[in-house]
Amino acid sequence: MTDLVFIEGLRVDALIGVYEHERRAPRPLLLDIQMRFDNSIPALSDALADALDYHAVSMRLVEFIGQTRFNLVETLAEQCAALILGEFGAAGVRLKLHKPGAFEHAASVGVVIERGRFA
Ligand SMILES: Nc1nc2c(c(=O)[nH]1)N=C([C@H](O)[C@@H](O)CO)CN2
Repeated sequence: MTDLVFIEGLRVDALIGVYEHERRAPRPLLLDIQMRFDNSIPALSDALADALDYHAVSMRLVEFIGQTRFNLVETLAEQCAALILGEFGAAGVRLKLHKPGAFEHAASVGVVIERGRFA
């Protein structure tokens, strides 16, 4: 099964980072997410209830990430992937989580992980 549902450029403010200045105020994170899901069933029924609802996933991640206080992007990415697999029935997930402007010499920094049956 090769179908995907995706979310690109999801922007969420979060308290994250290992340095003192990063822990004083939330800063923007960006997420690009690909979720393995069989889209043939919702394509036939035309019903949102049969689909992997990218809006619901986005809102849930905004709520979840807003409550977290992790040091590392690795930890937050892992938790977000687990949430998507556990709550939304995706077969697998590829998730890029990055911090635009985290420091002056790079446009963005972060991680990409794949969990579940993604390949
Ligand atoms: N592999 C990682 N390296 C670094 C992280 C991280 O979360 N994962 N975090 C930092 C700082 O918080 C950084 O964002 C500040 O520039 C450094 N390295």
